[in-house]
Amino acid sequence: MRTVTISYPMLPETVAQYAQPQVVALGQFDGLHLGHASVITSAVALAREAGVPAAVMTFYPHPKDVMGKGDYEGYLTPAKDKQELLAGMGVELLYIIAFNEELSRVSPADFVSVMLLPLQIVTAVVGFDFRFGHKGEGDADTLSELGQGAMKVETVAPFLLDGEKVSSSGIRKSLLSGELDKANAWFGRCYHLRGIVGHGEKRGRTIGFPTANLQLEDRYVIPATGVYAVKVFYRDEVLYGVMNVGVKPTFHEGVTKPSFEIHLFDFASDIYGQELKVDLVSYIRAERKFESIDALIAQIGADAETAKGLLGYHS
Ligand SMILES: Cc1cc2nc3c(=O)[nH]c(=O)nc-3n(C[C@H](O)[C@H](O)[C@H](O)COP(=O)(O)O)c2cc1C
Ligand SMILES: Nc1ncnc2c1ncn2[C@@H]1O[C@H](COP(=O)(O)OP(=O)(O)O)[C@@H](O)[C@H]1O
Repeated sequence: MRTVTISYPMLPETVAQYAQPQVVALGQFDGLHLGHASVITSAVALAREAGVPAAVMTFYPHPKDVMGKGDYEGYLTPAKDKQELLAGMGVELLYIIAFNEELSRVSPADFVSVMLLPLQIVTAVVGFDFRFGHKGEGDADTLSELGQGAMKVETVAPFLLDGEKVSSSGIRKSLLSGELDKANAWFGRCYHLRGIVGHGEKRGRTIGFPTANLQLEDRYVIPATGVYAVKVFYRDEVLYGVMNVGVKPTFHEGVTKPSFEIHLFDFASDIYGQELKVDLVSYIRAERKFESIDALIAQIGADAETAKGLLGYHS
């Protein structure tokens, strides 16, 4: 998959390089959940049928991040994750439109004439609630009218799971409230975080549970504090472990920024500075303040056993 970052207005060189009959799925697609996947797989299928490339056009940063004056709560799939997932879905071209104040003022008509029609998009595929242009004034009908017959528009119906509409906002709520099973069902995979192993307080090794401290690589949505069973991708190895997302109330007061500490089973290497991708498989319990270190150690041991059971892990 090729990734192309484009600013408004699109330059003639960009048009010259990328104009070709193509099918493009349009949307923010943060999370790439089952609803987004149904839009994207429709676009890929239509592209294959027509014998043209399948593309996705998305915006970065998230419009809410730009317009919300700094209180945006993060991404479910930051750029790198989005790229990896889209490539796995058969998308050949990813257009990332640089979102800023200027773009937020572009009318639906200008957006279509400047950013879409020059690319020779034969079919644009959008979700049922797609909005675009200044103040979200444009929708799928507007897109179709402005396409002047040159660009067809396909709208994909909401994707339902157990009668509920799968949505990024629903996933965010589930992650924040510890309903990981529901979030993962809506993703159609496990929620994951990516980061680099940094230095912690060097206490882990003294209590028999060394923990790799994950420094998140991007502005992820932070899941509920507490203990998780995790599957960890490190280089080409798959490892299993138990992760605490928390502020360690047994040792600290007044900390608000959570740390991400992973104890890996049957593992004893120095991995400082290494990149890990961490799949959150199950939520085990909330974080607590323990009266003694021995009580915390016993609980971590029990958490490790619980996680092994949930992961089907055997030494
Ligand atoms: C599975 C697991 C569960 C944990 N649960 C708690 C907890 O409930 N409360 C708490 O204060 N700390 C908890 N911790 C964090 C430990 O306090 C922490 O790992 C230890 O202090 C080592 O920190 P360090 O890696 O910075 O040296 C947990 C850690 C793990 C690995
Ligand atoms: N089983 C393990 N799980 C996690 N990290 C381990 C493990 N074995 C060794 N390590 C290494 O030890 C470090 C964690 O030790 P710890 O005493 O908790 O130090 P820190 O407070 O710096 O994280 C990890 O960053 C990693 O390099």
